[in-house]
Amino acid sequence: MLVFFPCLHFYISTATILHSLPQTLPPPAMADPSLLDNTLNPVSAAQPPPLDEAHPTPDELVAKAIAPVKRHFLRPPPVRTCDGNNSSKADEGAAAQKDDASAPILKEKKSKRQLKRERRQEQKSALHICPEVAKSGKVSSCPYGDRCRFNHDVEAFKAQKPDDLDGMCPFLTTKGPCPYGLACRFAGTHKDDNGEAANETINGDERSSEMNVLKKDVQKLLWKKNRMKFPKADAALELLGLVGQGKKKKMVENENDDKIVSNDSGDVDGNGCCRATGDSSNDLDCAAEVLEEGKPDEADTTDELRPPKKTKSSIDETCSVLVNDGCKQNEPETCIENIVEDNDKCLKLHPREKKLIDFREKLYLAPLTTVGNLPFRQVCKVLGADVTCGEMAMCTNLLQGQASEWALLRRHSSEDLFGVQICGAYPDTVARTVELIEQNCTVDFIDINMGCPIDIVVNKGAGSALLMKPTRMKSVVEASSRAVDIPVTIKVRTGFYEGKNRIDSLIADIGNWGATAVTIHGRTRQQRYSKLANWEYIYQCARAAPSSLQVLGNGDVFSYLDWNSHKSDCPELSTCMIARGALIKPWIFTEIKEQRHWDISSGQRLDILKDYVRFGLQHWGSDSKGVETTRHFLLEWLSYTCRYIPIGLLDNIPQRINWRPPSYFGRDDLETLMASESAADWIRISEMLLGKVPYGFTFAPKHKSNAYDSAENG
Ligand SMILES: Cc1cc2nc3c(=O)[nH]c(=O)nc-3n(C[C@H](O)[C@H](O)[C@H](O)COP(=O)(O)O)c2cc1C
Repeated sequence: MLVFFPCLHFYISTATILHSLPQTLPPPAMADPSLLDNTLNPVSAAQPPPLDEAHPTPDELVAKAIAPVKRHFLRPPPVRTCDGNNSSKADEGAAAQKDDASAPILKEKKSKRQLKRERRQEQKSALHICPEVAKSGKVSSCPYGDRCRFNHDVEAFKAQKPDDLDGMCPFLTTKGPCPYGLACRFAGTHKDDNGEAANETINGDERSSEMNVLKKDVQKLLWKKNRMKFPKADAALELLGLVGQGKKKKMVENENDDKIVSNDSGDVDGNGCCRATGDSSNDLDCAAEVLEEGKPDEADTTDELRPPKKTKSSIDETCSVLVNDGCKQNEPETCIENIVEDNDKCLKLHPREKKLIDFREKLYLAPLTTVGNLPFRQVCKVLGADVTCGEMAMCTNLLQGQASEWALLRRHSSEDLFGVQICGAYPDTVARTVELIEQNCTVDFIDINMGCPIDIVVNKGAGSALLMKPTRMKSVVEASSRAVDIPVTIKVRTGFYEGKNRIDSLIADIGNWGATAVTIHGRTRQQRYSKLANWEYIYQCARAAPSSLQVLGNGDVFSYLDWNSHKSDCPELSTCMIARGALIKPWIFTEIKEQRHWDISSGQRLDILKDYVRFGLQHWGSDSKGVETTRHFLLEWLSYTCRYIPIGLLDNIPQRINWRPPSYFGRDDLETLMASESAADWIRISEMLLGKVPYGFTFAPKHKSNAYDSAENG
């Protein structure tokens, strides 16, 4: 089977690449553009200086989990400097922050009102042209006229707009005009001010479409307490005798939570991800709030009703007694009777009535907070992934109608077998969330994260905390799977504490609870990534599972050989889920499908990055804000891709996921640059694709991908 790369549009020229290369590379390679192509002959690669110390054999290195890079590619570790150049991990977060060095340490704390006023003033400035005006180029196209919160001065906007970026508008490959119009950073390639294609022949791709956009009316219902009805969830809870259960306990836990939260660093979802700027696509309908209210001033009132975005308490599992419209909170019994009466018909009581989903042999891209965003999943689909899953979304945030959380449920039209992942601690919250998702989204399955190790989630009783509470785990699965027709799956770790694996004792029951499949990540919560995944234990569970429950294995799959051996060692496994393997080398899906090790060239890797950037600009926007959001998530991803060691450089293949790479030269300058662990070099790569970073740009990766044993979300 041939590998298919979609038509790539070059945002950069070779000359740009050459100018952007790191200053630390050896001079001969710098001058020769041919070295930017994949050169399998290592002799033509830059020669590193001789090494002094005695060399261990490749097998000795492998025994120490050090990657056996061929000797002539080795180079001395880069010198750490303070200027961000080739300074390895130490510069993470410091790269490109020089401009901030003189910034005052103590920043004035601004009141909410002050911040809001400043935001409004900024929106009115020439920087922020009204999206409607930008799209059409005509002031008359904005229905709010003077009441619009954005700027309508086209000339002022054009005067301050930075030069276009190299390359073509990412929307030229889609039907219809560029939705960013004048604001597009590639506007020069539009045929006219309407953003039509300059070159008709480029047109052809189907319009790239996204699903699962939260409707305004649904959001407004969620903002208002107790307005949204959850008939199926509530009836399921009632039938399972789960109404009001755990209420007291929840309150106690929430009290404790507050203490934990107030001591927390402010990292709201606890995994360090910046979801506020995250997967919420650029709001083209940002004027819509004003529009819907009719009066701009009312937008303030609306804002009041809206729950604070990503407040620390936002993942609190509120003590939700089943209350519907017209029922008083202190009369839950009466209320529930009504619900059951009304909704008995629609309640699906037996899991056998569920829609079928078959994971067998399918290549499953794991849910990945921050990095597993929609553009990344698009890349993986192109490279052969069969099943994709959204980033973990917190139930309570979804139930509060938080736009940034709902953005995590977005699905691209290419994701033909797609699930969303949610995380919650209690049967009522989770059951209501799945019902809400079924009503408002198009998804093939809903996965419940019962393996998340991060403290703020675990402290609230969600994620891997459920592994210590099998009864609650059961209630969560039973209630949620009975509330919807869509298959419900769960993702677990082997147990909470090291040496205390739990899943083997539960595996016979999980299917009876109503789950269609269980993914077992072969580590405990306590282990994080410190050891290799325990596949023997995963096999043991798969063998003990009833045939009606699909068991998926997860952990350390990094080559087609890993995949093959798990499948042949344990035919009872439905499939394997791949997480870091896909982040580090998304072509792993192609490798598995084609049953080969792909010695991919740096140029081909750059093409994949270009695809990502194009998808990112389509998703986050091709205006300045979209470009910088795309850059941010590209940099997050580059903090993983640098861990890939090209096959042609290794004495022993394939690379294992736990190998630590020595410092090495690539076969060409670009390959060397791509191996860099320095954030400054990731920024250089981003500049090849998205132009220069803005003044004062800073970047620090959210996930410490270089810490090979760091904690992640699952
Ligand atoms: C950056 C990152 C983000 C993750 N986010 C999630 C998540 O949102 N939900 C989840 O269930 N697991 C999450 N995980 C865990 C992975 O899905 C997977 O279970 C784990 O990395 C083990 O698989 P691997 O060895 O193939 O990486 C995350 C892992 C990483 C590295």
